[in-house]
Amino acid sequence: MLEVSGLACVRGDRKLFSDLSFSLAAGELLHLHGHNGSGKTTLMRTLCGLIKESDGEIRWNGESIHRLGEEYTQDVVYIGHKNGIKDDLTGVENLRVCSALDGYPIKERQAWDALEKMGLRGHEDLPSRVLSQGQKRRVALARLLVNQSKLWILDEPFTALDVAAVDFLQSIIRTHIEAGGMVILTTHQEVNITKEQVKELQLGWKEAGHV
Ligand SMILES: Nc1ncnc2c1ncn2[C@@H]1O[C@H](COP(=O)(O)OP(=O)(O)OP(=O)(O)O)[C@@H](O)[C@H]1O
Repeated sequence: MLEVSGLACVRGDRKLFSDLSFSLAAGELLHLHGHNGSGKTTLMRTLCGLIKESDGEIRWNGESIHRLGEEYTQDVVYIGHKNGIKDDLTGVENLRVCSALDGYPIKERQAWDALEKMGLRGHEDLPSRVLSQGQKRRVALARLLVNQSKLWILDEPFTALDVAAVDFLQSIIRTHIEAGGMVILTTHQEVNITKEQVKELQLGWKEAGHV
């Protein structure tokens, strides 16, 4: 269970959000909404422990995430809109490095299998610099197939993906939720899971006409 209470975050001299409270239980997905610059990425990075909140508390199974440290970070996988992959490494190498850093080291064979499932057959051992944007995204998302983290935090995960890859990502998100996992994401895409499993959170203004 993730519990957020009275959370506030300041970037530069601006307060992005304050007094933010919500919880997320096993088998639930939180869909974050908000205009550009409303603080969605900042909130996701704060929930990962990468940005320090200026007020409030984030608890994981009743304990502060800062007190839990690595015990918490091993339960979380964060995929930001920058894919976090190195151009000079192949897909296989990138996936193995990321998985090891996530705390779930994998064998070379597992990396090849995961990349094949992500539709990258024939591209597994090319340097990532020669891959298309959508292919790089697929390499980054392959982490979800080899990771046992309970909480997935995904910043615009569908960006650059074609229809088949969007469908595949929808299916792995659905499977993760049905298995009792949790997902926090921002996307302009409808997520195809049962409405009862989805919570919505709006950051920033809500006035009609605001763009
Ligand atoms: N290190 C920083 N120093 C100062 N301001 C920052 C910093 N990082 C982010 N900001 C500002 O915080 C605000 C929120 O940024 P954030 O990336 O969280 O928004 P977002 O809702 O994810 O936006 P988008 O929809 O465009 O991706 C922006 O105005 C941004 O310029």
